[in-house]
Amino acid sequence: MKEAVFKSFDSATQLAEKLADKIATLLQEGVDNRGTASLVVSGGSTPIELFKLLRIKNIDWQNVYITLADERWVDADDSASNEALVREYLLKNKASSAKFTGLKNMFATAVEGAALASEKLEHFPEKFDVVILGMGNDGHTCSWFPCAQPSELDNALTNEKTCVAVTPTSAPHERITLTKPRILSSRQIFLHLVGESKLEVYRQAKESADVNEMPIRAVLSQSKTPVDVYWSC
Ligand SMILES: O=C1O[C@H](COP(=O)(O)O)[C@@H](O)[C@H](O)[C@H]1O
Repeated sequence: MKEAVFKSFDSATQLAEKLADKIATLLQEGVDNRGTASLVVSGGSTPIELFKLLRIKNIDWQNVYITLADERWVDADDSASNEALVREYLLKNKASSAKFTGLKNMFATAVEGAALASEKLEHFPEKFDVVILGMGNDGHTCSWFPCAQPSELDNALTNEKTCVAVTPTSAPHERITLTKPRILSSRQIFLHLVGESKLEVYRQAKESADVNEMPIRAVLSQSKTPVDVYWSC
């Protein structure tokens, strides 16, 4: 199995600068080589500084498609919405011309809305150019929660569809998430981690392959797609 590459930085700012440079290069290469590029981003607090740096990069943003790794089933103006976060911090400045597709739709529940969410991402290429993942202290990534019903977690990790619903029992809101097969269908995954507690969780994740205990292992224990871990204290 090909190991994830681990890169350590002196500060979150230095990490964000290097990661923004790398992502900008990969996206522009995608546009140059294939006409369009695609980017999948995560929510949470970690990517805000990265988004602010990425949005001012010289990329042909009008040819870049962006979507989310996961979303809470809340309206797009809700403070818990990952779409709201992306609109506030990424889709500004030069990146305002990027083509964004959110995951939340008009259905009342994520279970009902999952098929339409998948359909709305059909125009994305088979392989994403860049996927940026975060990780919770429980070892979740995307909305692959260890506290979800085993059948729901299994569905998120095995279903060949693009999007499925997950209801975490120890985190608020029903979720919609990209599945593991769809996430791994990408050219490059970055796992963006800041803080000592995330490093400790990452170390635990490397110790075993039990994905039900720590779903981030589904990304770390595979050799299909390259994974670079960017960490800073
Ligand atoms: O619930 C979520 O949390 C993770 C990690 O968030 P952070 O605040 O620790 O950065 C995030 O990757 C995921 O997209 C989000 O839905």
